[in-house]
Amino acid sequence: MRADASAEPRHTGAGDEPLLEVTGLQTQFPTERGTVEAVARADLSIEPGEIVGLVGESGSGKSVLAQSLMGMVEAPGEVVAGAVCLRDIDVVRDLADTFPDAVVDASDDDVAVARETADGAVSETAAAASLAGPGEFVVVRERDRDGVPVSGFVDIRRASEPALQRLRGGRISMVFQDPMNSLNPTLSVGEQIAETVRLHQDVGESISLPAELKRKIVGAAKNGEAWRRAIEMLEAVEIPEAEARATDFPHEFSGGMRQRAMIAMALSCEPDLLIADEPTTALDVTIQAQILDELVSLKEAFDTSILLITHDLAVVAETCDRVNVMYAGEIVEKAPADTLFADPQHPYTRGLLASTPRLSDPDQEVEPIHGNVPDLIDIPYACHFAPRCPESMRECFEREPAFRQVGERHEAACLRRGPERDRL
Ligand SMILES: Nc1ncnc2c1ncn2[C@@H]1O[C@H](COP(=O)(O)OP(=O)(O)OP(=O)(O)O)[C@@H](O)[C@H]1O
Ligand code: NI
Repeated sequence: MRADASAEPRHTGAGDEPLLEVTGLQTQFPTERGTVEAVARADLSIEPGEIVGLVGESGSGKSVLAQSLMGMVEAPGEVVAGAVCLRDIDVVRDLADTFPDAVVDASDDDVAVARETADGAVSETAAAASLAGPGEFVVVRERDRDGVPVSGFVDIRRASEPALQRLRGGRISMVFQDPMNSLNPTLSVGEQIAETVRLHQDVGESISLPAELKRKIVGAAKNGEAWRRAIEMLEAVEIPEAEARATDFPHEFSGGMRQRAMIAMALSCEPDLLIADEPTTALDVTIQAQILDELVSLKEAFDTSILLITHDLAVVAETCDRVNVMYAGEIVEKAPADTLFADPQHPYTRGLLASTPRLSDPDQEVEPIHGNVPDLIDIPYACHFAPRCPESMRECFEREPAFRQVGERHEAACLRRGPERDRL
């Protein structure tokens, strides 16, 4: 592992602000039967260095949400509302330089006005994002005396295709469930990782370095450095005899090794954010646990934030700092992982936990949630869980359940929770 990479702290612009802040995200697919609302108003944040889980049953919209974050929703599907704000000052500067027409300055005053117009119902970030006009996606909040941006974010949801490509190759990467679909069968595994390293270095991560120094570093990388780095990465994910195996083709790797290679490739560009969609689901339990362990230690080594998507609560319990529970296109509860398991609040989360056998207590009775996940077309009631909910009342079908604070860093979107005075 490279020492120089960890020596320099990552800049995220300001203090404890989230690296990624998703607000009001809504993604739809027009179909012959009507509009599938795969993601309806999702809010989500990931802080630097955090592993955040997104958990929910099959069909709840997890993968579509992940695709929405990366600008990868397949047409005719479309993100129709919301903002996906990546707050990384290096990215802001890089994209501001490359796409000057995409820059909008959002001063504190402008943001305050935008918030007032929305009756204060939106976050500061959402308000700042709303100031971007057509074609604008680099939101600068503050500049230094030389006019260089010192805080701001990129709204990925509005970013142009060339900007997205720049982000995907470098600052954000993704690992999918089936690595065979993501690895190129005609290139050796090592060559593919080396390619990612080269591509990334071309894009130029060290934007703040003087040009001369940058050329020197990039030049060195091209002469075999990328290949060396590929082998280092394969070693980091514990591929045995990495140097010899680097020349293997993907089909010569076992399922577990392919998954490791995918993770190696995704981390080889030292992304700020790794989105892992069911990265271990296809693997047997022992290998699954090993790979998750590795993911956690790699996260520490590379200082990467991770969004981990899974339907497996045990994976969440072992791996995540915080968790978001998703049901029928909506996030219904957010909490630190231990809190979620010790003190679940949303009736859906409670049902989900009660319906999942625990490894620690396999004899405990398991109680399935009655009913089925609704079809995501034109859901006519406000809380999507209401028809299956043992606690629902008439109003639950009629009134949108906004998030309520139910504990420290713990929120549930349920009218029957929260402070007594506004509880149903
Ligand atoms: N291209 C598409 N066209 C129409 N509907 C789609 C499309 N892709 C996804 N959907 C719908 O969006 C909803 C959410 O699907 P998604 O794949 O995000 O679920 P998921 O939570 O990832 O499930 P799983 O755990 O099975 O992967 C589903 O109802 C699905 O049918
Ligand atoms: Ni999925």
